[in-house]
Amino acid sequence: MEVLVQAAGVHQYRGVRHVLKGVDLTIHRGEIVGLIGQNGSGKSTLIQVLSGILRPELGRIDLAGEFYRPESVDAARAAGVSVIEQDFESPAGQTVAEAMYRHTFMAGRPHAELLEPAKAVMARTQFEVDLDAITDTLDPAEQAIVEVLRVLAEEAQLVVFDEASSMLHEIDIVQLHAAARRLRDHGCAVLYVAHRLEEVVAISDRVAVMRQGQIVSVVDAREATVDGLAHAMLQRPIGAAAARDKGPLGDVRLAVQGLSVGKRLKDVAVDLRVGEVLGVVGLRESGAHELIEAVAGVRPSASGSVHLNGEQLGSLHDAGDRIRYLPSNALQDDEKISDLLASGAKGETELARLRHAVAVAHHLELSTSDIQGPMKSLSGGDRQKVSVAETLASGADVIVLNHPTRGVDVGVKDRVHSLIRDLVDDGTSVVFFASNVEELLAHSDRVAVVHDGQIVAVLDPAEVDEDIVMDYAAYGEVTQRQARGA
Ligand SMILES: Nc1ncnc2c1ncn2[C@@H]1O[C@H](COP(=O)(O)OP(=O)(O)OP(=O)(O)O)[C@@H](O)[C@H]1O
Repeated sequence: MEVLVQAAGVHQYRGVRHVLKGVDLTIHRGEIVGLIGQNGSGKSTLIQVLSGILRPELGRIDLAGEFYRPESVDAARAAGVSVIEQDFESPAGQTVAEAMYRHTFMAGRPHAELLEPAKAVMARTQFEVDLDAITDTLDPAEQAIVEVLRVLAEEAQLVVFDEASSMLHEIDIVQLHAAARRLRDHGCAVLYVAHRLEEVVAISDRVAVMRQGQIVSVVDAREATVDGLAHAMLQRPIGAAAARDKGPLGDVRLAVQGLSVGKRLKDVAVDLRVGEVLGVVGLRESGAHELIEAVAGVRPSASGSVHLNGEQLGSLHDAGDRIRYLPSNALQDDEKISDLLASGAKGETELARLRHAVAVAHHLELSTSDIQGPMKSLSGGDRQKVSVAETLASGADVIVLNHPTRGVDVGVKDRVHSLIRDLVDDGTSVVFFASNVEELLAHSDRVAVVHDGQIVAVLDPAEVDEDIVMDYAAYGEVTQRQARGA
């Protein structure tokens, strides 16, 4: 196979931190290389070097046999390196054809002018998307296809999937993988970054393991195992989560009736018990997102009758700090890491707070020892851990978590779940929203499925599997196939 990317001895600093410490990596045309590594191991930094955001201090990269050191993201794209991000950075209000050309010299041209070239690009794939559709109205699987059409329109040679699957449901991940394979079949090289090791093994031809700023091994995916990769990455096995000890459901902590949000959520009733984790599942536009935000009190327009700890409230918004929300992307760029980590030690002396912050940082394996720095100096996964730790320490009666383990590496994911469990065992009530149904079933006491603006089922995780949950999410009922047990 022809070598497309050859990186040798690449070094990169972020501030005073030596982050990439001599990265060597070869990627061939027509192959998918998975990239895995603990939070803070340097994956994003390497992507930023490849995509023209950072310029390496030392080392050399060759692309298609030529010296490659792009001065900007545009220069990297022009040379043939494109990135597909999480959320697909879906541009509001653009048609598919416009979105496909948004990063090229044809950006800004009228839709009609872009239709012909867009059709020609689509004809090279077997994908069918309505080029006139507005991208933000498409479902995630279709948006993934638009992104693939975009990188083809950009004539990419190397396509980096940067944790692109982290907010997707399993069925959409299948489509994303199909799209990555299509790119490979077109002769592109694909660098696929994700935290779920099963997924990386399934999609990759080879898997590169990053540890402390170096690629420490590259293995053939056909011979790779999840345990073997975890060991190479963490130098220890993945900690097994202790089985959730489920008692009977506690008293009602929060009861909401007649909850409506615009046209998306219609007259829904929810009850949340003391000391339970209520998982919530719902596809895009099902109303699940509105439900989560309404319960969290961040949708002032939500209507309905609310009782919290037996007390009637005017609205969920009135619960104040008795309900706390962790959004899927908490923006806390300039806040000091140690302040957030110390939120479980309110009212203590400065020294005690710092000690507490250090202990939490250690427990969550933050990749930096400089916890006096701002959140923006952390890797994506490390930031997420700090935001979760702060939210869980808030002392609220109800905590609503939107994708709490998004971007968190497999080594620490279970610690986040144990923190949640400790809290619930002390009586806190948690609402847990995520697109990974397997994770929801493993860590919830009950799972509520939202479909077409209604809660169509409240399920006991011990009695259902992922397929049944997804049937309710997609169709509002268990399909014939499931009912027959096929
Ligand atoms: N802007 C910055 N300033 C200072 N240090 C930074 C900055 N961005 C990242 N770092 C540090 O560089 C190291 C590598 O971070 P990077 O984001 O590359 O890791 P990663 O492997 O992508 O992690 P994750 O899986 O969490 O996304 C981390 O220790 C991080 O704290």
